[in-house]
Amino acid sequence: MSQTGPASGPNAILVVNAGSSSLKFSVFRDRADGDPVVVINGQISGIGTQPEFEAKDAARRPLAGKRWGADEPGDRTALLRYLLGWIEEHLEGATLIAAGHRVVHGGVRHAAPVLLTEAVMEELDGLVPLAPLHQPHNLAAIRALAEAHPGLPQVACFDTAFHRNQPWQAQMFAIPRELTEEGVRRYGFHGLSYEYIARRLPQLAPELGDARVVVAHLGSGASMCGIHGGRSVDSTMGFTALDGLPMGTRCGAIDPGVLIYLMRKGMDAGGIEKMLYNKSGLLGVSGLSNDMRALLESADPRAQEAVELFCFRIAKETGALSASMGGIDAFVFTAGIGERSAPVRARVGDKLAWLGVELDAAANEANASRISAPGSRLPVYVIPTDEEGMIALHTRKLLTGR
Ligand SMILES: Nc1ncnc2c1ncn2[C@@H]1O[C@H](COP(=O)(O)OP(=O)(O)O)[C@@H](O)[C@H]1O
Ligand SMILES: CC(=O)OP(=O)(O)O
Ligand SMILES: [Mg+2]
Repeated sequence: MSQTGPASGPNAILVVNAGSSSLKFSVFRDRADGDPVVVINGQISGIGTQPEFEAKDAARRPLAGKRWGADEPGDRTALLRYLLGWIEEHLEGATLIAAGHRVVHGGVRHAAPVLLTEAVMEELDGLVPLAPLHQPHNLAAIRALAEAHPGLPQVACFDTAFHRNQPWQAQMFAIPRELTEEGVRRYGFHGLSYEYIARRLPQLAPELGDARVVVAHLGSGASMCGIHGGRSVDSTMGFTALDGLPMGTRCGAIDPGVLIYLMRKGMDAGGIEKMLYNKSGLLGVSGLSNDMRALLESADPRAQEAVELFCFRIAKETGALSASMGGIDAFVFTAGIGERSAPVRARVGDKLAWLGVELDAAANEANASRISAPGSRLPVYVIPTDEEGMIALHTRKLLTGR
């Protein structure tokens, strides 16, 4: 995966994770004798306002930095063209063979990564309403890269793919069957992250290869997944990335009756969408911030309520996912909050005491990889996720068969 090491191999793979205002990228060098090795990480942030580019090498040493003036054109194609030019100058003799993208929604059809063609792009365009915060930006980056580098093979790696083989009960809503057949079903997201964790956990704890594991991916988007023997069994996100846990600005699970109430009060779909995606979650409850760090530091009772609600719902979903798997053998925290916030992990740990969770306070404070106490009935891990590494692996596999 994205381990550092000697950057041998004549080929390089560009990995792109395009968000609403930022474009995160990594460059991997492919090796015949192991996983691709990350050599450059970076991002262009402030797209649409004042773009800023930064890149670091594998040891996190700065390689480049650039700010565009507010009056300079900063459209995605121009920025990607700049980025590609910069990358080609820093390939150190390697050849760029492909780009792999994180694409949030793959719909019913895509249970695996796919080589992008115009027909696939059209199909993915049709899924924009199902992931309005992510999909348009993912597709814009692919289009811009195709324009800037027409011959470069591009691969889409879907957040939904890992969940496509869940049991039908986990995928189905109890609504009229025609709607299910039309694709109104539970998909689940953050699949690249869960796939990485499913691969990484048995390397850290070989006895957990066939285990029932609840993984909490707690970033600005947050979800949880029940993984049994390396396969997704159930997840908290559903038709869209709104369901499940409360997030930075998203509401998480909500009674659909609330939406009917709001519509009857005169709100239209656009207004409801904006409220549920951008003004809810930690931000909506606290009225202060969507950033967990700011809430943990605040003495405002609304900030404390937001944190408590977040942890309460994680504990509650742990029960639900355990029931879906018929039990639980391990718990894993990952992503921004999961990897770095000892106070959130401690609170969740307290709420899971009934399952036999006992955390080691010092290990938790240190973000150690195993944070449960030696006597804990349930082992608890912190595993930094690596969606980019997963994309590099998939992209290479699709193009070279290994
Ligand atoms: N030390 C920390 N303590 C608590 N929360 C943190 C910490 N570091 C980062 N975060 C939270 O992690 C979130 C970002 O997580 P990340 O996985 O990078 O999200 P995304 O990829 O969805 O942007 C931020 O919103 C921030 O609230
Ligand atoms: C699917 C999703 O919520 O992604 P992110 O966490 O990047 O917002
Ligand atoms: Mg993320």
